Amino acid sequence: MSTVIKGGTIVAADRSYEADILIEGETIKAIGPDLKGEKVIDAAGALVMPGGIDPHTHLEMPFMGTTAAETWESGTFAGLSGGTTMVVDFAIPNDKGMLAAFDDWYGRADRSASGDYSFHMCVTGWDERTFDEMETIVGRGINTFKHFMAYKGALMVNDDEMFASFQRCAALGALPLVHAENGDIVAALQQKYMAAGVTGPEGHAYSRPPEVEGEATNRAIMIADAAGVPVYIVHVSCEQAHEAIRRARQKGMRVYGEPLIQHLVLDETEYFNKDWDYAARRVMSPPFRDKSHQDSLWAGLAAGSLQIVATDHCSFTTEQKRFGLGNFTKIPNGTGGIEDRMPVLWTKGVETGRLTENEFVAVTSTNIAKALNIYPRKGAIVPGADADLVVWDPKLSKTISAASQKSIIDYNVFEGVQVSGLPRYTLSRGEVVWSDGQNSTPQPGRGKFIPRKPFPAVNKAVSKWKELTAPRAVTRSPEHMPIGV
Ligand SMILES: NC(=O)NCCC(=O)O
Ligand SMILES: [Zn+2]
Repeated sequence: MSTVIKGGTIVAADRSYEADILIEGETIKAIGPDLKGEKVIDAAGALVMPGGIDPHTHLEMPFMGTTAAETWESGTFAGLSGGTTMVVDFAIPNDKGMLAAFDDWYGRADRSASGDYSFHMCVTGWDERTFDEMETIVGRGINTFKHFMAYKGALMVNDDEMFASFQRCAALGALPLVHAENGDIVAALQQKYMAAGVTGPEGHAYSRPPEVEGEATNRAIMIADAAGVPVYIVHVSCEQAHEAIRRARQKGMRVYGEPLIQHLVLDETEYFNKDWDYAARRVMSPPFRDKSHQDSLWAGLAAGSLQIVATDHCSFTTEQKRFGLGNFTKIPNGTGGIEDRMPVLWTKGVETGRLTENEFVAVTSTNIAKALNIYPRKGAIVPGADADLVVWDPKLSKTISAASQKSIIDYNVFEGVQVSGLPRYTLSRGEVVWSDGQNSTPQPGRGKFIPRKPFPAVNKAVSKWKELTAPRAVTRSPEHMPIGV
């Protein structure tokens, strides 16, 4: 069955133009005027964009003594309803190792995902098995490894472990990702505030000031430089971290920076709400910052020093958040956004003039596909690409509310935010999987694993440059020995 999307304006990362799109099977067959197909999708008055990719989710993630309540089924469907057609989730190895983690994540996603997916593999320590398994994982189609510099005593890795893993990433053509917060300082500040009787959610913000993120970001970048590998900093929330990234990029280092939609829009006053539940629901790491940091993040997206907008969707119910009553260090860390990332970014970014519509496509899809090495299969509207498309209607609007969301969580951190710009239709590999006002339903098991190859061009370039500029080992001849020896 062929389908034609008719009468819309195609919005790509580089330009906007009027054309129809012909889809055959799962892929884009042709782009041009007056195309014909058996089925017609009306895009009059709408923009047609590549489906959004959320490169940072934690669906059903076991974390802090519980498991994130958003499931693969609900999370991926919530994403589709908001224009996100692919997610990249973090597989966390327990003591059974990376291969078992891959099988575990793959099994659940394969059964339940409505949209396409991939994984990043987490490196939570360093030993021979990890060294060996990283190669097998790359062979299975994963080219990104995540490192936590925070969560001391749990997921955190030390500098020597991170350096070893980054060198392994360099050899395997993989990209290291980093959660950059100084875990030692956070642990010390948590103790300090708890001892001082600051036990509520505001203690979470106090114990993770921007400096701990800035320091760790800079350290991660320097370690990556020493290892000769590009690096991707997740959830950049503040000017200090952004500054480190900007500085490094200006020196020619290959660093990606990913702010979250939450940090762009929500600020730290949320933690001082008198309602404990309200504040605890917003506890995530890094925490929301004051508005000056938001300006820095928006400027980074416009300037290109930050390239990707994600969600870190890691949603816990209010009941789960209450594990931390009386002790903020026990509040499960994480917030949601998978459903709202695109509409909120459109409303607060494009509608305000902070971003162009093309930059919107770049930061929600194209730049992500490039960084993760799945471009142009994903993130592009070109013949041969997967027909993951969003017919985006800038005139559709709604007020975000937990009562009407597709996510199964009992609240929404964007509750009450008015958005204009929503999908009229979302297509995943050629099939309409979301249609505004038509009672679309999840299709568990429909989503496919998207393998990602190692050695994107940027890795090759960094390795080559490292090889050319590395200090050489010097063998000293006897005449260079100190006199008398
Ligand atoms: N970000 C957060 O608070 N929770 C998810 C786990 C992580 O990415 O740190
Ligand atoms: Zn993180």
